[in-house]
Amino acid sequence: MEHEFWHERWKNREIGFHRHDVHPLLMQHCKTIAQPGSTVFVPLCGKSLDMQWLQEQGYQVLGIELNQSAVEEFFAEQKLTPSVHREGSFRAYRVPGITLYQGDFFQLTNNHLHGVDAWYDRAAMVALPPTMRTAYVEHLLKILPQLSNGLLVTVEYPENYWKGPPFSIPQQEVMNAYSTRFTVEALCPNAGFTLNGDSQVSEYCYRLKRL
Ligand SMILES: C[S@@+](CC[C@H](N)C(=O)[O-])C[C@H]1O[C@@H](n2cnc3c(N)ncnc32)[C@H](O)[C@@H]1O
Repeated sequence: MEHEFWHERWKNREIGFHRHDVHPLLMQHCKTIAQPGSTVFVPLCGKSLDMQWLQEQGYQVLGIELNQSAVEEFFAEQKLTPSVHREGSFRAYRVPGITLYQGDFFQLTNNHLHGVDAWYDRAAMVALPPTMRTAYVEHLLKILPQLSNGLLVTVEYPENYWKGPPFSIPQQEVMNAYSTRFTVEALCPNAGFTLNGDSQVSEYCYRLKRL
């Protein structure tokens, strides 16, 4: 998915991926990957309410999002006024407990993720087609601090059922992508999560603990 694809989605308000509640799987499992006080990285974060929830639980949040309106809407909807600074190819928006970089995930370096203890991927890996997914995982593993744990939410559906995004990611792909670095534990699937309870689509959650 090229940048323009996502900018168009935000411009045309085709943002069906945005949830109006905090993700229940995050609420359920967050404390098993990191304790409040630690820093959680949220790749391809959109304007997810999960970030505000994490901050309210006492976590520090570090997000990266391509689209400037998404970042600005996040703060406006939370009635927060961030400081904004240009940092290299990014704009960094900050309020206490939350830093959002506006820019390209693939431009982040391990310096940006210094101090990160855990990562939370909901609708990031599944947003990307297969070749970009491989590059995404490779880059994520390159920039994440060695000791970070993760929580990953994916979707699965029958072949050719949807065009994507979101793309269906089989469990084997998750294992192949992450098991060199993490113990990957599949948690309970959440059937029929979307399209008014479409039973062909299931949401999966994985806990990734550093080896
Ligand atoms: C499917 S949405 C998910 C957003 C969020 N995780 C959520 O749960 O609502 C994917 C987001 O990734 C952003 N994105 C796509 N490519 C990106 C990139 N290369 N760098 C940073 N953000 C990107 C898009 O603008 C979009 O907001």
